[in-house]
Formats: sequence, structure tokens, C-alpha cells
Amino acid sequence: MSTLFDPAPGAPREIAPGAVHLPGWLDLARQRELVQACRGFGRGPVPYRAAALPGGHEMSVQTLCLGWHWQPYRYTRTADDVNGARVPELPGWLADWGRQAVADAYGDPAAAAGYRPDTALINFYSPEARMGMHQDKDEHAADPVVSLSVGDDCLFRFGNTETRTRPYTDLRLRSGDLFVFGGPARFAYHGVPKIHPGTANPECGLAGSRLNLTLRVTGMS
Ligand SMILES: O=C(O)CCC(=O)C(=O)O
Ligand SMILES: [Fe+2]
Repeated sequence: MSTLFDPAPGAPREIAPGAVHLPGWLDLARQRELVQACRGFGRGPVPYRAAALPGGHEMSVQTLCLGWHWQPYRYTRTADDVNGARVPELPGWLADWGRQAVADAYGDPAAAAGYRPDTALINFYSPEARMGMHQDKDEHAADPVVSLSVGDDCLFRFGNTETRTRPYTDLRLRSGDLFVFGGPARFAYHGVPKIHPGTANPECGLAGSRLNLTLRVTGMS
């Protein structure tokens, strides 16, 4: 049963063709489950780290990868910019969540059945952390990206495939929200200009930060 503190999921909203926001897709129990799992992944073999950009600046988010290790701007099996260890496999339950997410976002269970994510990027945002406008384009496949958020709300900016500037849509991603972008939106620029500190329901299992996990298909073997 949903309560004031665990509201029923909101109606899906199409932000752009192929980009769908499903508010409250994860209930509080699942949010806690995800937080716990992500804490566990951080115990190794590869820890969370701020990835270094080619210019030398470090990203403000702390990132850990499953399945394939991402560093700006490529995927490898081993975390060569961290400790050289091989990253763990993507757990089957996360791939299952991904298939369900695609089914719910597009209302097309048959298409979703073929969704086989093979990597997850997990980002922890402190209150000051941000992510500049970028495309997720290091994958060699055009399957949708599935994004799950837990913890503090953020301002999420979803733009277009041509430029990192307008036109874009600003929306608030809250704890438990799902955002899926595929089809014509798959290579749209997007970013996180702001975290809203202290907005999380403590029952989500995360206080003082925001967790975002994206599932992707790398198209690599
Ligand atoms: O934190 C988010 O909501 C977006 C994360 C993202 O764009 C990425 O990891 O590539
Ligand atoms: Fe991204």
C-alpha cells in the first residue's frame, strides 16, 4: 500500500520522443535494496573514484562500474585508471530491473525482452556535485539507457542530440524515479546542474547524497 511516505508511482511522462520519466518507479524497499547493493559494490574489487577527464580535472561525482569499466571516454574490462582489477559482472537482478524498466517506459514487453544491459555506471553525488551536459556515446549500441535515482532530488536537464544548449527540458528527479532514453533520444545531451540537498526521505536508505545508476548496452564483447 502506498502511504504519504511511499507515494504511488506517478504517471509516465514523455519528455521527448524516446525519453520517458516514470516518477516513483522504485518503492522505498527497492530504493533501500539498491543503496545497500551499491554500498556493497564499493567494498571491491574496485572502489568508487572520481574519474579524471582528459584535461586533468576530476569529475565531482564518485563513480563505480559493473560489467565494463568506464573511464573518459572508453570501456575496458579492467579498471586501468583505478587499480587494474577486473570489474565484477553486472548482477542478473539488475539486468532484470532494466528489462522491466524498458517494458514499463515504452509499454512494449516484447521489445523489452531483448534488452540485455551489460554495464552499470553508479554515481554518488555529494550536495555540491554536478554533471555537465554530455552524450552517453561510448557504447557501440543504440539500446536505451535506463537511469535509476535514489536519495536527494536533483535538477536533471534533458536536451537534444545536436547541441549541449537549448532546447532542453528541466525536470526534477526524485528518489525512486526512473528515466529511460532510447530511440531518437538515445544520444541526446543531458546533465545534472544541481542537487537539492536534504530533500531525500531518510527511509530511502541514503542521507546527504544522491545515487544514480545507469544501465547500458556497450555492444562490446
Ligand atoms: O545522474 C544522473 O541522473 C545522470 C548520470 C549520467 O548522465 C551518466 O552517468 O552518464
Ligand atoms: Fe549520461
